[in-house]
Amino acid sequence: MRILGYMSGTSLDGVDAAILETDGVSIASFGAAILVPFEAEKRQTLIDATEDALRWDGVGPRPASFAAAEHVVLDTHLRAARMAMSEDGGRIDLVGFHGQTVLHRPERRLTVQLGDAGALATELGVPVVADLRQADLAAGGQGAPLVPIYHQALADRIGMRRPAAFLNIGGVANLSWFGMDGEIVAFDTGPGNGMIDLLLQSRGAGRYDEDGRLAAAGRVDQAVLDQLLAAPFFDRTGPKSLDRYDFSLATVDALSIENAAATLTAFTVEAVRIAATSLPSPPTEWIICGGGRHNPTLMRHFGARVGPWRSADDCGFRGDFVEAEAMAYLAARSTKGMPLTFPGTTGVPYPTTGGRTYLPNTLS
Ligand SMILES: Nc1ncnc2c1ncn2[C@@H]1O[C@H](COP(=O)(O)OP(=O)(O)OP(=O)(O)O)[C@@H](O)[C@H]1O
Ligand SMILES: CC(=O)N[C@H]1[C@@H]2OC[C@@H](O2)[C@@H](O)[C@@H]1O[C@H](C)C(=O)O
Repeated sequence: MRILGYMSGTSLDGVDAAILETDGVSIASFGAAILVPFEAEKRQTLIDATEDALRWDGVGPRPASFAAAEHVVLDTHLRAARMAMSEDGGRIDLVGFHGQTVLHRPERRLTVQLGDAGALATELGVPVVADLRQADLAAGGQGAPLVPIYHQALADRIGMRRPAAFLNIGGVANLSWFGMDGEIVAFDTGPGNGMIDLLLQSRGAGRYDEDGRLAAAGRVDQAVLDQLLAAPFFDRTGPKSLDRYDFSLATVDALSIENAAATLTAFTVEAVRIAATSLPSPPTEWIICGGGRHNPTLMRHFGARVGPWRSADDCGFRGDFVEAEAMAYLAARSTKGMPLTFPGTTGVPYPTTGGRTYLPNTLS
């Protein structure tokens, strides 16, 4: 099947769309992949919905702003599909649609991804698999991370030596570890770029710390770093998952922007170092995906504090599209009733399939 996978991550930078040819086990080929950035006004609509979601916290009627945000999600995904399909030059059989996460409260079995999968199916004329986290949460899992089974397919494709680990550094960071005997351990490690992004945005210094320049010019404040690392999240071993806004930026309020950027960059790396100590054995190397791998200050720090790493791109993968590809892969698995999540990845008690298929409405 040729499947279009979508991810719009917690950084709210845009929609990633990637086409994958797969049977849900192995990857036959990689098709077109594109990022459609959210225009400033549309991005603001999504930020408003995310802020409302945090205040709402799943209690009472859904915030009114969700409707406008779902419109933005649908519109941007349709544009992304048209661009990816015209570049790909072929038809697609199926879509894997993540939706825009605005709230994640796994302890209450609640995760909210905005988007109208039915409308997307009707507009594109193909079935859309969505609601990928719900069955896992209902069965008692964390509902995240979902990508480990796809990371495993990538590792198998290049015959990676085990133990091996993938780390996605998005708004939140998550790792997948693969042992010698097929064992998988996965969980969210802590913040990725999310807090660094929020710092710059809150101080009117742009959207993100481009090439880690501010962090490189600053000094890590050890006392503030220790305070950040004292959060109970780091005492727990996985399975565990995060909402992007679980850590407060107030801790760095008194620091200069350079020192705050340096401290938050170190926070992301130290969180991974702590996570690594709970792995059954150290990975021979780390494969890094997600936007954080573009930040040389962060990655220099990672090399010094965690271990040897390679960018996903250096392994022949598309480091900015791994999550979108994963949604295509999971969609294939969903239609076949194959498991998406496992006790080692989300803490779900047994391997669990998931996703709901929305068919195009041919009457409208
Ligand atoms: N050149 C760069 N220098 C520094 N940081 C960068 C650079 N390029 C990208 N980033 C960071 O990567 C982020 C985007 O990462 P990515 O697209 O992986 O996040 P996401 O998919 O939204 O997150 P998540 O995986 O949490 O859903 C940007 O917001 C920025 O912080
Ligand atoms: C609730 C939610 O959207 N979580 C995201 C987020 O972004 C990174 C990390 O936190 C990961 O757990 C997850 O996304 C990927 C696609 C996942 O589920 O594997």
